[in-house]
Amino acid sequence: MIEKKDITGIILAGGKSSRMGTDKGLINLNGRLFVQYSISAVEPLVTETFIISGNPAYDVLKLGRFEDIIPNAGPLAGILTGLSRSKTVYNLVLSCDVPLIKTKVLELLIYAQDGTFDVVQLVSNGRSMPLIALYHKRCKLIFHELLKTDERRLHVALDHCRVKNVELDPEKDVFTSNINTPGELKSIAHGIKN
Ligand SMILES: Nc1nc2c(ncn2[C@@H]2O[C@H](COP(=O)(O)OP(=O)(O)OP(=O)(O)O)[C@@H](O)[C@H]2O)c(=O)[nH]1
Repeated sequence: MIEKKDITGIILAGGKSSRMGTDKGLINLNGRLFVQYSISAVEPLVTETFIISGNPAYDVLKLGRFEDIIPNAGPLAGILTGLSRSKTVYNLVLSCDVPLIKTKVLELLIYAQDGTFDVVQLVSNGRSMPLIALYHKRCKLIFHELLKTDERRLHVALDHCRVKNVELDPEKDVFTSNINTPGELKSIAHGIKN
């Protein structure tokens, strides 16, 4: 079993947020920032949590914040940055736009890692969610090589990795969709408890 001391939390909060029109992680939802929901879900499972973003507004959270080492290259570069900063073998990567994510769902990823996988990712309703996933530090080299060739697609990067899928049971597991638009935000705003 992987221990908490062997896992770092990496929260991705870069990108353009073009569909939302405002930095997604900093949206206030029932008194908390979007990014705080991701942090709260991950923190019980990790020894340290970083935010990967170029926006100094995240410094209010008093966590380590690092800018992408390759700018404007999407989430793959964000993950590479987190893995480069991390001191642990395992790394829970989480986007900043999944305010309904729960610790017990992230725990499933840790249980599924038997030491042989590069990536353990969530699959919900048949959809892979590589931004809710546990990455082994060794992915750093693979991702760096791909980004050097200008390959930025995360799903292509995962083709180069040994991946384990953890399927959520839609009947009993909580909703984990990411929230990208003002319409999606409105649809969940009333469902969140403080
Ligand atoms: N560090 C970092 N995170 C990113 C980058 N691009 C996207 N992300 C994060 O990855 C997650 C998913 O992002 P997307 O919704 O696919 O992309 P986006 O650019 O934020 O939003 P759109 O412009 O609406 O596509 C979010 O948590 C983003 O903050 C990036 O270049 N660097």
